[in-house]
Amino acid sequence: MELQTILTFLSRNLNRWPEFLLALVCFLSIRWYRKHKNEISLRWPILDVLPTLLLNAHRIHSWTVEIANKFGSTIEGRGPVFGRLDILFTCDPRNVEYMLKTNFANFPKGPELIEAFNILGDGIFNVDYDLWREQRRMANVNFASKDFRNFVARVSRTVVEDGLLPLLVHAAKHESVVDLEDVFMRFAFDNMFMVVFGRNSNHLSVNLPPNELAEAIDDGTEGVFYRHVMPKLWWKVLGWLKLGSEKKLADARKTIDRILSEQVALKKEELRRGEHGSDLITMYITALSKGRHNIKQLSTAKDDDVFLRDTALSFLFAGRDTTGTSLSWFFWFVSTNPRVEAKILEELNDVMSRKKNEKNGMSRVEGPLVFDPEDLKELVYLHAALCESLRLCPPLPITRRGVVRKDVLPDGTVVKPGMQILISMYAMGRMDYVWGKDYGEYKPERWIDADGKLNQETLSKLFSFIVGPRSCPGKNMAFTQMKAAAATVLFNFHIEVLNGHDIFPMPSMVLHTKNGLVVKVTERV
Ligand code: HEM
Repeated sequence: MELQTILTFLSRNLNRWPEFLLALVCFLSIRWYRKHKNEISLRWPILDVLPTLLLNAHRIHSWTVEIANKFGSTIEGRGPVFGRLDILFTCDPRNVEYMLKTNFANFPKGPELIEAFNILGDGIFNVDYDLWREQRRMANVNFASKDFRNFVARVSRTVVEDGLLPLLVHAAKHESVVDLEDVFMRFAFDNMFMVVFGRNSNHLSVNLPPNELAEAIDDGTEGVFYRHVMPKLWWKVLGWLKLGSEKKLADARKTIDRILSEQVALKKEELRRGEHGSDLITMYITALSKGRHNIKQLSTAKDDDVFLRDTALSFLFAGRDTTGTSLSWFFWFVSTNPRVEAKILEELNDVMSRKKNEKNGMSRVEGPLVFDPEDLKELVYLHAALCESLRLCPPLPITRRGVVRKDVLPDGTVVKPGMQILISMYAMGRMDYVWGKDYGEYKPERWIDADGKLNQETLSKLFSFIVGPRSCPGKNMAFTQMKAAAATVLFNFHIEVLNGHDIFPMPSMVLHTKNGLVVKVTERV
């Protein structure tokens, strides 16, 4: 009877279908909202995660922490129903360990990522399978050699003594403010350039000179970042039309190719004259000439020089921004945590006094004091403070992996070929179920055990250098460089972040600060 009434009513009002449709849409939307109101900050009908992703793009890293702490550490995003996005976001340490270590072979970087990074050519950072394995073997042998480790320590000391100290002494004397992030990016560039080519680029000098190669690498990194946020078709079209970010990337590539091929040629000339160094490029040239590796057969690089260019660029790219930004975040944390600064100073003073006693009172030295590589090994609290800032602000906040075969992750999530997996090291360092409710606090103590040594269990939770066969081979080098800079700067200078200077991460591939780290430097009495 009632149905009959409804049907009669509808047939008499058929011409009013737009109002009916609108009412139906409102009714379904309210029902959907009631059911999903707790999830509203994440998923939307039809467009799925896309609207929230766009709304939070400017604070993407802190947003991933919020959603992971709220909805769980593994989230699948499909994107709009008419799109082809199939992304899995995870910061669950069990899943990450499984993908990067236990079943490593099933989760390569994959052709999509390698194409986006093609400026790096066939360098170690940007290849998979046999070509990667062969290069990794080569890198492991080089990095493990005592001669190379001593060389890295000497380089760090040289850049601290000849570049960093004069610049800070000058800034303190003239009471000028400095952007510490720019200073540390220059510091890291000089270190890496010297490690790779054996000569100082003097980018870190009192007059802050520009450097064509450093600038081209910045432009290249920016271009690669845009390739990650734009649909592939867009950046391909920009590339064909030679416009926008792709034009900048192509220009950067030309500059990089020109400078690196000049440097490789110079190095080969030095070797012909019998001048052998301990730098990386010398090691690679020697290994290639002795035919110790079958890289030539595996690489698509048309000759040795192109392969050496790819290798040099990969190391400069991997080792500069990472160490540079780590140091600026570290100084931000320390200068805003006076308790931690006091404890680091106590440790530095102990090491310096012991050294003075051992050296029979060490006659009064004029000017700032520099720490020797041997002294750096004793600095447990400083090491812990660096780990704590790397946990909270990992320089590479996110990495990506593809899937070769269907698989099930330890938390039960099914992954399939075609899926892109985003692993957030930034969120991994801020999960309350891993680090406790105080995960947002800067507490170096969590890295030290009851015997005053570095806590091995906590160290195993640090994913900022990732884990497994592709974990960072430059980790020890990075700690040597960071400790050399941090110890010497903190012992000799007081760093004060300018009042009102706010600091937060920029949405980029490397965790740069949005506005730099502007500080006032004064010499400690
Ligand atoms: C605080 C400093 C550093 C951090 C946090 C860091 C972190 C990382 C991370 C997370 C990766 C893996 C990237 C991925 O697979 O997507 C990586 C790879 C790599 N890093 Fe570092 N890195 C640092 C410094 C350095 C330095 C100083 C070097 C210099 C040699 C270096 C050389 C490399 C290389 C060559 C790779 C590629 C390894 C491979 O694919 O087998 N890194 N690093």
